[in-house]
Amino acid sequence: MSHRILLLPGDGIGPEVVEAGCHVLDHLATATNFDISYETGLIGGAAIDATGVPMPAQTLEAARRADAVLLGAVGGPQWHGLPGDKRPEAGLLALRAALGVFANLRPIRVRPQAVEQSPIKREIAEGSDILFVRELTGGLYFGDKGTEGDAAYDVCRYSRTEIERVVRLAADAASSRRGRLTLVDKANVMETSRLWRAVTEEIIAQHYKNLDLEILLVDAATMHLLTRPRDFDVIVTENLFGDILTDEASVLTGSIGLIPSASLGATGAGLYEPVHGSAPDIAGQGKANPIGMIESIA
Ligand SMILES: NC(=O)C1=CN([C@@H]2O[C@H](COP(=O)(O)OP(=O)(O)OC[C@H]3O[C@@H](n4cnc5c(N)ncnc54)[C@H](O)[C@@H]3O)[C@@H](O)[C@H]2O)C=CC1
Ligand SMILES: CC(C)CC(=O)C(=O)O
Ligand SMILES: [Mg+2]
Repeated sequence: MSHRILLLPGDGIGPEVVEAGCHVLDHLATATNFDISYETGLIGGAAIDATGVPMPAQTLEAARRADAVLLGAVGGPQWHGLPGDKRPEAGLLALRAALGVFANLRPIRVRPQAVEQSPIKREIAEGSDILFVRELTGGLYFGDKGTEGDAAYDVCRYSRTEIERVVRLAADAASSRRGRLTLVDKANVMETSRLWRAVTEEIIAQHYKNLDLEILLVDAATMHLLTRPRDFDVIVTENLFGDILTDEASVLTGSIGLIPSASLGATGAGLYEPVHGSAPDIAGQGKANPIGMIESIA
C-alpha cells in the first residue's frame, strides 16, 4: 500500500527545506522498500499569488486524503499588508484547525557534537533535552478578533476539553521520558491560565501520580529556560506561549533551523513542519538549515 504524503512547500526557505527533506525521504524509502507517493499543494503566499487565497479548498481536500502532510513555511514581507484572514499565516492556521492537530510536539535537544554552536555556556546548555507540547488549535490565535475604530482585540478562550486532551498527551510523554512535567501559564493575571492550572493539577493528581509537576509563570519561565534548561523534561503550555518559548529555547541548540515539530490530533493525518518561519532574509541563498525539516520527517 502506498503512503500518501502531501508536500506543502509554501514560501521563502520553505521550498528549499522541503526539497532537502525529500532527498532524505526518497533514499530511506528506496533503502527500506517503503512505498510512498507524493502530491504537492499550494499554501500561504504561494497560494495567494496563484489562487487569491492562502488555503485553497483543493489543498484542504488533499490534506484530508493524505497519510501525512509535510510543510515548509509560509509568509513574507510581500504579503504583510493584507488583512489578517487573507495573510499567508491564515492558511497555516486553517490547515491546523481542519486537521484537528491540537498538540504540537517540539523537541529541543542540544546534541553533544553541536554544543559548541550554542551561544549559551557549555555548562548550562550541554545535555538539554526538552519536549515542548504546545496547544495548537485554541487560544488567542483562534479566538474572536477584530477592530473597533481605533482599537483592536484578540480573544483568548480555552475550554476544559481543549486543555485536558493536550495535558494528557503531555503527561503520557513525560511518563515515558524522565517523569517531569512543567506547566507554563500566567495564572496570576489570566482567567484562561487559571483554568489551565486547575485542570492540569486535577489530571496529574488523579491519573499521573508518578509525575513530578512543576508550575511556572511564563515571564519567569523565559529566564529558567536559559539558566537551568537541563531541569526540564516535558513542558506543556498554551498556543501563544508555546510559540514564543520554543523559538527562545531553540537558541540553546545554536539555530532555530535545527528544530523539528509534529502536530498530532486524536485521529487522522499528522502535520510535520520545522519550527522556523520562511526566513525571507536568507531565502534563495542556499543557506537554510534543513535539519528541522529532516527531523520532522523522521
Ligand atoms: N510555520 C510557519 O510557516 C511560520 C511562519 N512564519 C512567518 O515567516 C516569516 C518570517 O518570520 P521571522 O520572524 O523572520 O521568523 P523566521 O523563523 O522565518 O526567521 C527568524 C530568523 O531565523 C533564521 N532562520 C529561520 N529558519 C532558518 C533555517 N532553517 N536555517 C537558518 N536560519 C534560519 C532567519 O534567517 C531569521 O534570521 C513571517 O512572515 C512569519 O509570519 C514564522 C514562523 C512560523
Ligand atoms: C501561524 C504561524 C506563523 C505561527 C508560528 O509562528 C508558529 O507556529 O511557529
Ligand atoms: Mg513560531
